[in-house]
Amino acid sequence: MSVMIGGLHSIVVASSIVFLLAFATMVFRKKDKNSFEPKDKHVYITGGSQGTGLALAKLLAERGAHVTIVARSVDKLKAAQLEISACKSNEEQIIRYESADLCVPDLAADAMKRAEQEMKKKVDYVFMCAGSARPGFFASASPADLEKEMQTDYFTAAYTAHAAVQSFLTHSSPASCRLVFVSSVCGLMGLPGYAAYCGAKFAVRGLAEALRMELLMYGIKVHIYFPGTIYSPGLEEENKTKPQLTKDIEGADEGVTPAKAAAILVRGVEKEHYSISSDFTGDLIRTMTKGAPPANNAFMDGLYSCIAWIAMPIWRMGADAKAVNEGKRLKKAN
Ligand SMILES: NC(=O)C1=CN([C@@H]2O[C@H](COP(=O)(O)OP(=O)(O)OC[C@H]3O[C@@H](n4cnc5c(N)ncnc54)[C@H](OP(=O)(O)O)[C@@H]3O)[C@@H](O)[C@H]2O)C=CC1
Ligand SMILES: CCCCCCCCCCCCCCCC(=O)[C@@H](N)CO
Repeated sequence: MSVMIGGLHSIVVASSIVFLLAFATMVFRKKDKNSFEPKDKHVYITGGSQGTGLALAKLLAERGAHVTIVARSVDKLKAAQLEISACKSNEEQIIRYESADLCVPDLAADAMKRAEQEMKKKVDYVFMCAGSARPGFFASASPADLEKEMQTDYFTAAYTAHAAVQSFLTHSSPASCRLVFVSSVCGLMGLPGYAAYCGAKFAVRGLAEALRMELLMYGIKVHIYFPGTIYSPGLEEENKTKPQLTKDIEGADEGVTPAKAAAILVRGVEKEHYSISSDFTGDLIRTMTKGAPPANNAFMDGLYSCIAWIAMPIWRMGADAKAVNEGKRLKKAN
């Protein structure tokens, strides 16, 4: 009996010490001087003229950032500039735009140089939101379609990231700089109708993952967001040509507004998560396909991946059956 009480006593003492230590580190933790703080920073957002990029620009303007948005259409950029300016938290903030086709390497590099000259400030945080999907079945895609998707989704990010790293290395504090990529659930798992897009978004993931480790050399932080459906103007456009099979399969995902997507992204960056997802389904897919990068929370990520280990094959049986049935339906129709 006394041995049992003694054992219980040591467990209580040991767990109290652990609890106190955890509490003390929480209370007395020094704020990282390079923690995410948009106020007075130069935030550069590709694809900032609409959808997620625009929502992000508005959110960071509210938080006191100087913002440069980059896209091709000047009309959309001008309208977005007004919207973002209305969100400023102080008069000193500068909100600018640069028009550039970011899949051309020189134009991507020049846009960033001009942004820095005009803002008279080097870029601090670079968010790569530019991109869009042109869904369709692989069999009816042309080689040009495949290339286009790689240009729009991979090279826009790769060239801007490249220009950003050149700039960060001459920044007064490279360790306060961040690169934030936007991939997609389609950068974690393949889905029918998105073959070309999946290839490009998986490529973004490979780039981000290599840079996460490589840029540790300079203390530069890298993040990547893998959203599911976002109700953006881009989604409305792609839905016009999206195969019914793709619509049926992605219907399982509830989706978020651009404002919600932007808030989730910023929260993830603030929490220093390398890999960010929108919701529970996103967490299951993200953790199941995690690979080498760090977990956001070792315990929760492990738990999510256990759930996905069971849920994914069940979900896949249904999805595969949809593809088989669509094949049968098309055969009958022809
Ligand atoms: N909407 C969704 O369901 C999902 C979207 N995503 C990804 O999130 C990101 C944002 O998507 P979303 O919110 O839908 O945005 P939109 O598709 O609504 O907007 C795309 C933005 O990117 C710009 N852009 C596209 N191509 C280029 C280019 N070559 N050079 C410069 N700018 C370009 C567009 O402007 P312009 O055309 O004038 O150049 C626009 O500002 C994208 O990378 C997308 O792939 C990921 C998962 C789901
Ligand atoms: C545990 C397992 C459950 C698995 C459920 C999987 C459901 C699939 C959801 C797909 C969501 C859409 C992807 C993003 C699309 C996209 O990037 C384009 N719309 C770009 O504009």
